[in-house]
Amino acid sequence: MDALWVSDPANVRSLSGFTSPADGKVLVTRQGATLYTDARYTVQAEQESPLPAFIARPPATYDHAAPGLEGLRVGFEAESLTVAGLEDLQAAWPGVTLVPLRGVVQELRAVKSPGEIRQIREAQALADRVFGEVRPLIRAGVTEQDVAYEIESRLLRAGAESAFGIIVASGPRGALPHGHASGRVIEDGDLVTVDMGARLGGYHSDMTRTVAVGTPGEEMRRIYRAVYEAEQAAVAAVKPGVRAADLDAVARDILTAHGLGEAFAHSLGHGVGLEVHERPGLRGTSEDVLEAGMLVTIEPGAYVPGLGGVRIEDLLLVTEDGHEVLSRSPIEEL
Ligand SMILES: CSCC[C@H](N)C(=O)N1CCC[C@H]1C(=O)N[C@@H](C)C(=O)O
Repeated sequence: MDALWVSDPANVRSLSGFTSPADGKVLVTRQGATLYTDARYTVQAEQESPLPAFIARPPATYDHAAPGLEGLRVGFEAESLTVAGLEDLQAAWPGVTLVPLRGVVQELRAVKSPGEIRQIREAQALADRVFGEVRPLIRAGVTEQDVAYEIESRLLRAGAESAFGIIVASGPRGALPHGHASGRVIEDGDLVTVDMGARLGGYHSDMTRTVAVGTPGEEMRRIYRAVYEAEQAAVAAVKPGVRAADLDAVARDILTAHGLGEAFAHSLGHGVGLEVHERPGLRGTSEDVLEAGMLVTIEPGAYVPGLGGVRIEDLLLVTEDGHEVLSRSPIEEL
């Protein structure tokens, strides 16, 4: 490639520092990089980005870049540029060969800088604090939405936001891996899965705890212990050089031995940063290999329709000699 047209918001932010990246693009050439945004952000772009900014809206944006790109091969982000966006580039840059690329900047983002690690550590510490405050409020008679409200309002008051729609899945709803908080009233004997994170300075945290209200039935406690065993084994295996696919197998093999292989309906985990889900992907088909400086979740789960589910998730920093668990909320023993 001679140049790269960056349209994915998290990539734009990562390369430019501009905090309204949905309204920005970055063009990287051999001479340097330029941030493109519009006049709503003239001051903000100057304050936030070390890149020279060109303030315009398309098609003036494309016209500005066109002369320097004539005859070149320019990569674009196939996963984020819309069909209409590509048609616009083709019309504006007839002398340019546009080449679809995937994951170029995402791969660079997988290993975090010390500043990024600091931000995510802070986001996770806040999430731990909030979870600790809210845990005693998770009891019979309150709704899942009550729990989510308590979490979200505390995050906002602390100057953060919720990293994603908070998952609070109680009783049989625990079988929904992405069961966003509903009006269901939590009952005595329920397991309640709470999956939450803080977004602070643009960076995310991500953690899940499944907690008991009263004493759940024997089958759910058996499932809980199996997930806990799988989670702890996968956490213990995290270190540089480990293949993501092998890590996924550590947890999956344990759950399979407990008859819960089919019930583990998603990947083991994922990288976390400017996005909640980013590289590396910890799944069976992944070719990623762990490196020091990556931040990953380990989150095996088991979901049984009609009965319920369990997920336990920690956020880990891969270090030179192994890992550090950043999520500190206690994991309950059942
Ligand atoms: C909507 S963000 C969800 C955050 C959560 N901690 C999470 O990442 N989950 C919940 C269950 C599965 C897992 C997930 O969505 N994994 C993705 C990467 C997958 O495709 O497996």
